[in-house]
Amino acid sequence: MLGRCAARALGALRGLREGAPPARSPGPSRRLLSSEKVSEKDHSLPKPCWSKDMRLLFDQFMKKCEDGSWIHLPSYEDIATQRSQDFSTFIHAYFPTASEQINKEKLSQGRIFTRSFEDGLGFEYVMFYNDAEKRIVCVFQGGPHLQGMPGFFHGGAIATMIDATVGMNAIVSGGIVMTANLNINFKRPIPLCSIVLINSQLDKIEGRKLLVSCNVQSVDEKILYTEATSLFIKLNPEKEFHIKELVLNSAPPA
Ligand SMILES: CCCCC/C=C\C/C=C\C/C=C\C/C=C\CCCC(=O)SCCNC(=O)CCNC(=O)[C@H](O)C(C)(C)COP(=O)(O)OP(=O)(O)OC[C@H]1O[C@@H](n2cnc3c(N)ncnc32)[C@H](O)[C@@H]1OP(=O)(O)O
Repeated sequence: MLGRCAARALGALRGLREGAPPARSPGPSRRLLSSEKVSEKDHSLPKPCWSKDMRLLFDQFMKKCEDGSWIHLPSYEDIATQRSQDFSTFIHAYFPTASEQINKEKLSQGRIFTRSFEDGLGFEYVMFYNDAEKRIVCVFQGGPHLQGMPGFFHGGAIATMIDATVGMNAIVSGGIVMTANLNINFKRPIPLCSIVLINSQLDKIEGRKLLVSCNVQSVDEKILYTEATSLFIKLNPEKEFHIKELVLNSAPPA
């Protein structure tokens, strides 16, 4: 059974009110600004650019979701819903000085980095969460625009996907968090355009600190490409509760 906290956080990620039925692709209704051209597509669902192996892994994990032990995490290119405006308000209030420095005109063009590439060229991925084990598996197919050394993924692209995976693990486990520390050991280069599994595990919660570890493996689990540990800090829990309430209880915009 999904824990109350995780269910709330997952509900928030899906843009749901607590107790509402799960959203189906293309996701919850949103108030689009006239200048906004954000797609409502759930990018964690199969696309033509996904390879056969990526699709196969997706199907295998979706099968595991049938008994409720695993949960498929939807993923949009922006979180520009009414709720995320409340979320943004909270973040800006937490960092008032930094917030003043944000170019407000550019803010409406904001996109989640890992969803800002054209289909198939950058980050294609889908995450599955296991609440009992507090872990996330990310099936990742990197595209040709993530090249670093010729023929291999850029280390920064790998770091990004690791941060996205451990970050999501920390969010669903602890609410609103930020990465404070990320240590990565690159053990083997990852061939460009290959599919890998990013396995993350919540190891410990100590007050506001969440420790999450991670490895990146080949699909057959024979090659260990990367290992990482991370520290996430929960932002002010009182304010976080407030934002959770706002996130969870505000109705979708008409
Ligand atoms: C539930 C609703 C959720 C709704 C969410 C909705 C949608 C989300 C959807 C999608 C999200 C999309 C993607 C998510 C995926 C990836 C996540 C990416 C995350 C990031 O991309 S994020 C950017 C990079 N990240 C930063 O930009 C942080 C810069 N940083 C700071 O902003 C501060 O640094 C902060 C806030 C981290 C802490 O600041 P603070 O003032 O709140 O707390 P403070 O400093 O007091 O630290 C408290 C205790 O942590 C210890 N501590 C702190 N830092 C440490 C370190 N490095 N090493 C060891 N210990 C450390 C202290 O020593 C103290 O320990 P003690 O209590 O024992 O003394």
